[in-house]
Amino acid sequence: MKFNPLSLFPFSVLNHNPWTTELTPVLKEYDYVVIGGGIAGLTVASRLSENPAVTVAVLEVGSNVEDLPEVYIPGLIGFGQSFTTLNWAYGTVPQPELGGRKAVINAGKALGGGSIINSMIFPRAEKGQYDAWGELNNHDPNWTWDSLLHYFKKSEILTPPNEDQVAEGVKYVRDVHGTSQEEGRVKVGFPNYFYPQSKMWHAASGFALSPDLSAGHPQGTVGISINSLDAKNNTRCSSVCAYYTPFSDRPNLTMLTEVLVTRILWEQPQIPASPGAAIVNASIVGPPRIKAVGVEFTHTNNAHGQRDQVYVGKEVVVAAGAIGSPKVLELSGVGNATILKAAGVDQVLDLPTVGENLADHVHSWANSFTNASVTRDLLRSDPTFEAEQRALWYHNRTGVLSACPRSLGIAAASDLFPKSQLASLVNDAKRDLAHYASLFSNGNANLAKGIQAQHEIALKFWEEDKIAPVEINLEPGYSGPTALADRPHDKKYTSINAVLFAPLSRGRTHIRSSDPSELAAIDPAYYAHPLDLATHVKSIQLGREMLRTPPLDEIYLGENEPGENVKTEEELTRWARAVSGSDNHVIGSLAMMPEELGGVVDTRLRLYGARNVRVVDASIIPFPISAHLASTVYAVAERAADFIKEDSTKHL
Ligand SMILES: Cc1cc2nc3c(=O)[nH]c(=O)nc-3n(C[C@H](O)[C@H](O)[C@H](O)COP(=O)(O)OP(=O)(O)OC[C@H]3O[C@@H](n4cnc5c(N)ncnc54)[C@H](O)[C@@H]3O)c2cc1C
Repeated sequence: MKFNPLSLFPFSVLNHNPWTTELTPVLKEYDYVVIGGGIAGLTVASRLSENPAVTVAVLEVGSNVEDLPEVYIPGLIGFGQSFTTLNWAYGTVPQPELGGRKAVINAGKALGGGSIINSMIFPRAEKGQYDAWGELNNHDPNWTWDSLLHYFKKSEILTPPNEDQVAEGVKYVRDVHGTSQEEGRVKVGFPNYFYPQSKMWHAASGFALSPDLSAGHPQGTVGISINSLDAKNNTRCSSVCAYYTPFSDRPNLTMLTEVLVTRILWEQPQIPASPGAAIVNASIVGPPRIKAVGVEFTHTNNAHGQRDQVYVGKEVVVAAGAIGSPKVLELSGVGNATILKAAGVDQVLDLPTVGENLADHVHSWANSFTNASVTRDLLRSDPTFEAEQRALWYHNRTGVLSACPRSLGIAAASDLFPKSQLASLVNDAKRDLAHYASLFSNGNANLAKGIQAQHEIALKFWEEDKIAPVEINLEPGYSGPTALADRPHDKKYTSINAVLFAPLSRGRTHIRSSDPSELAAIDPAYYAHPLDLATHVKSIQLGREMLRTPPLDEIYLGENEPGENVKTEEELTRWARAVSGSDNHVIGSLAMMPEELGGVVDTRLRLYGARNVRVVDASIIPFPISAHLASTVYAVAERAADFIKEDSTKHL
């Protein structure tokens, strides 16, 4: 027997969490227990608790930090505690293609998850990529651009641009946005300050102006992205602001913060057929399937590591993010037998692709010194300027602190490579399809088929020039690999962020021990596919050239990084390997794909082999999309909430 469900009693829950006990009545059993209060978790919890007849609890390791200026003031992105206490800062294993360096993957560690520290950029990917989710899943009609558009719109309330914003170049397509004050949740809009260098860059990029970067055709265009911003008050709108604060007085919604989920507890399982055999094989069609009965957690302020539990009546909803969610499942005995055994965890459900198929966007840079009069550098280097800007923001919500400084250029494949080179790169990738699919599948034949199917879809987009393999965006200040302490404080910069959006590489994340406080072995396998490195290097080169292109050349005072001594493609490739890292957009580690393609959840986001566990966060996105993730994760979670509501009357 793996555990004794009776050990769930008595409940000592919440005695250690005064914030929560004061705010909400504490139940020992909830209909729905949501693991992780980030973007997806709060979305689903909020929608489910619209029905006063159901009870919902969210378990989140971080705390509510909505009152920190670096959270609510748009121009303070990256300041204060953003990258210290509010950040998981997951370290990866050494990356062979990065010269053996370890990378750091940032992820929000607070109520609101990534939406607390992210850059508030809120575009969507191209239509074809969302349609391909359905294609990969036996043409499931729930997973297409057209069906997801309803959920994109449902999740947001747009404040249309005002005259000043339009004069600065903001464009939008009304029909693709949500505007319902009753139904919409995330306030989206545009900032009150635009750096002049952004407009210069639009001209220098050579890309066509986008009518709207959320309209499903971003490739080959440049534009000002919509932001997750309450434009009426010029403050960040996180998932807390959108989905929790306005509903925090619901008696049926319980928020447990500062608690680390250690595992899901299962109903007493069957006796294994043979010693060491998995209790339940996920590939068995129909019952028996395992059933979650509770969730175990520790209080982060409890030095003794005492574990408590909550009981679940209907479903466990897993939303701990693309690194946190597979960890919780593996700690709960769901995964690959060999990996679980090595970690000292008894297997409950044989689902060998948990934690596999992980992909991340890859980030790199080019930056130059500049004579632009205002850059973000001044916020750190000039206390008088910083104080003036702060006063301005508090006075009338203007000045550089009212800006989320991102204009985006979404390159198409043909913007990077001449036709003949493009054809030859795609041909090479097609020739090596089976090799790389197998290499990335960690020995799982089903997943090899799944990755091959993903690559086939991606390469078709490459051939048709429908993919947006990179984003190039302008940062009006320093952005690069050198730490603040190691660069001169009196310089100003113009930077280009070059983000590899469509990597073919796939890695994995797995627990190394049964200790929930121990970091998983995270391997994003950066640049493991040769097309990834070739594409990224091209985009860094394109960024360097843009910095010297009229009219941006007017503010160019020489390249800082990669540096004038990096001349040839070979040298730039070496530089990319030496500095590139995570863009903090991890997906795919619990992929929505058919089981025979190595998937972990079905198209209603139910965990294969379990009766009442769903995964609703970025983990389920089967392959990298060419956009920042937040708006898509909100749409997925909105979709998931409707699935859960629809299925709530079915027998578990
Ligand atoms: C620095 C940074 C900048 C970004 N910029 C942008 C951007 O500008 N635009 C954009 O669209 N996207 C951006 N992203 C990405 C985006 O924020 C994430 O993709 C998104 O938050 C993922 O949503 P999620 O619900 O899957 O996970 P998250 O939002 O990360 O939520 C997971 C939650 O689970 C909690 N958790 C994890 N494990 C446990 C556990 N065991 N017990 C209890 N709680 C747990 C975490 O603390 C977290 O709150 C950025 C991300 C980062 C880190």
